[in-house]
Amino acid sequence: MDLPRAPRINPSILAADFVNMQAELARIATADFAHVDVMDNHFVPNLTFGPQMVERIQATSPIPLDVHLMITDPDRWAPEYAEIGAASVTFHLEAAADPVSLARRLRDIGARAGVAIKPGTPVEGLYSVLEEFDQILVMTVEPGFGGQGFLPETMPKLRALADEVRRRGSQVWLQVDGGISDATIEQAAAAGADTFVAGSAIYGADDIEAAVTRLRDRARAASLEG
Ligand SMILES: O=C(CO)[C@H](O)[C@H](O)COP(=O)(O)O
Ligand SMILES: [Fe+2]
Repeated sequence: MDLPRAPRINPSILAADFVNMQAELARIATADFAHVDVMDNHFVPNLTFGPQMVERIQATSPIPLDVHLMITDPDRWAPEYAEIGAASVTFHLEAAADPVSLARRLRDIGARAGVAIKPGTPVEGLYSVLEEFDQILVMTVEPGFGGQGFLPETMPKLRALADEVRRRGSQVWLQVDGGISDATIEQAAAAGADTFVAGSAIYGADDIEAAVTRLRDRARAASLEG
């Protein structure tokens, strides 16, 4: 698969109409990945969908899937999403028993392996294992719900991670998720993010294609300045 170049815009279908999913996926065809939030009502206090639904989303999506697992025991469940054919599978560091082994299993199956950290989780522990991952997701809200406000206090952590990635010459993608909009994407891009999840800012727009293009343009301009 040819991978999309940065800056990547991944609409979160958490903000889509769940009973019109096929049409909602068609509306984001010009974006880079469809971001799929899997929540188990245990790791986070909200519930979305599981592997059966993700398999149907995968079958109908015009663009590859970026699965964000907000679940307990990803060591047990994450490989199933890679088996379905998701291009990228991201699990939470806080929930994983053995993050490096799990990332290796995901890659062996053929998915990109991602690890996510909540706003309060330090990132330094990942520095020595950057090469084990294809994507690091720095959450910019507390995971669980769409439509929350962006937390600017996560930016120093992202900036430090981006510096470390550059220093090590790593190719890992740096993703942000939560509260990303026209008003916040520039800060995140300037701090070093190259992959941007946006739910309400995209599905809440009158013209989705224009919203995707605008977010991408803003991120590109800000990353050059950052
Ligand atoms: O992982 C998530 C929440 O846990 C979602 O991907 C995120 O919240 C996207 O929604 P919005 O852009 O509306 O904040
Ligand atoms: Fe997400």
